[in-house]
Amino acid sequence: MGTLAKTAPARGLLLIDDQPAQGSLIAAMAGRANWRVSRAPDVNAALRIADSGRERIDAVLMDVWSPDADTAGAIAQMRRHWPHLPVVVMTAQDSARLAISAIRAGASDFVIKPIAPDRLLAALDHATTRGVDGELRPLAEKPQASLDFASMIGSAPCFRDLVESAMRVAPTPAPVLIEGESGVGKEVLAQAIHRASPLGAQPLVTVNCGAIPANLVESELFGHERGAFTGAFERRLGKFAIADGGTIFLDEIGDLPLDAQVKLLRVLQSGEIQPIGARMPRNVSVRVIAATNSKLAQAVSQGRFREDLFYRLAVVQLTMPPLRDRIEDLPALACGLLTRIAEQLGASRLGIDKGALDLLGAFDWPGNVRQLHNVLFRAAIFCRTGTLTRADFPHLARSTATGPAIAIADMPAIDAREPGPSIIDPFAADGHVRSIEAIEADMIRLAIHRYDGRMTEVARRLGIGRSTLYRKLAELGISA
Ligand SMILES: Nc1ncnc2c1ncn2[C@@H]1O[C@H](COP(=O)(O)OP(=O)(O)OP(=O)(O)O)[C@@H](O)[C@H]1O
Repeated sequence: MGTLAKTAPARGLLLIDDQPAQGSLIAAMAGRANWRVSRAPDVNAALRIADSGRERIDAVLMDVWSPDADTAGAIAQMRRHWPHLPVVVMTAQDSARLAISAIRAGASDFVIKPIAPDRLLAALDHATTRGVDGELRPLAEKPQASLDFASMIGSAPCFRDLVESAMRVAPTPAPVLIEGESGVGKEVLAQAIHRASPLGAQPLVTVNCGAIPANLVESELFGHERGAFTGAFERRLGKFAIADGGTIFLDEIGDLPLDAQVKLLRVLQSGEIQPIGARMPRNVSVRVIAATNSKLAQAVSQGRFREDLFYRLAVVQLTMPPLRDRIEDLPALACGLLTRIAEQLGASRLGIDKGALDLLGAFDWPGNVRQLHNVLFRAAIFCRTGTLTRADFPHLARSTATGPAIAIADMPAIDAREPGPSIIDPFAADGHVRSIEAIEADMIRLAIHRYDGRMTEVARRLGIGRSTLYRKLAELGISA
């Protein structure tokens, strides 16, 4: 993520999205990282805004949600109008087809919903700094500072043991497999290993194996020649070729489809890649670091992951502890993360008091350091003073007071006579943003509670017809 000084001119983001709730959330995330957001409900309105020349636009973020919409046509139209503007699309997890057609039509990148703030901002920074037609920039060049061992926060014995093992393996060429729950810092550790290795000045290229649509995996990893398949308008370098001479970080390796596992194994055995449509293979020299949220050995025993590939990758295996097992590190982590967040938000400094640290220390952090970052990020956005207190964490206060963490999304249907949610939390317990549908359900529950179940008033205040309200109640499983 970019570290923007307060005085840096705002960059312009044109958001094409016809869902106001989602748009507001994205505008809030991007706005506080110095993006000035203009919103358009559709491509035609977006073209009018751009043509008026009144707004500065550095990137376009477009929601592609409907399989019926002509996504490719819309992106091609935008690229004709604004050949130098990167277009990032956001799609649902199950809309791989839309992401593929968007990329083929010229989109620079895609993000999968629900979108975490740091991922969105990184995608926008990445898209604007690499140019529309450029190859993906290696991670080492990302504006988001990569961490080294010295800056990895944590002094708990289990964490220090891990860091020591990682420091010992870093200078060797051995492949490393990092295991750990989501958000524990596997990517940070991979960066630190890379930076401490003899390849530290070379690129570190990250591939999120879980985020690539299955039929794009091969092209993404090994590249393709122009015309290799329908829609391959340009030759594209694969991530292995970009990482040549450096390190490749294969994140969420457990999600790699089996046929791609076969091809990856072949590359690791032979040191050669063959881009799709290329006549000759080419040699590459790449150190591999892989990471997984799940137990890969278990995936092997269940036949979901190839055993031979597992042994190739797991020459050295490092397991990262979850944050709850090193909760003594929380104060130092919170302070370190707040320094970063202050930079991102252009604030001079952000602090946190002891009461708030005690509250955070009582939570069990299923989404680990990333969740802590998101919780602090959200609190910092709404904080009016420079110091976070318990009052800045109302949702956490509620869930720690009631025992285990409860996300509003998990609450049962609310009876209008029971106290309903008073604030709608955009984040789930794992630190990722919640779906629009879950937030919409909360909004309806809140309105039913607020207007004592008077459905005409509820519909009027929500700005929808009564029949739409009843349809939504049925669809969302809300009992009023
Ligand atoms: N020890 C640490 N010191 C400082 N920041 C950290 C540390 N560990 C993690 N972070 C921060 O926490 C966030 C999550 O880290 P990271 O992306 O490396 O986790 P991950 O385990 O790779 O997550 P996922 O499995 O979801 O990909 C990042 O913002 C990262 O900078």
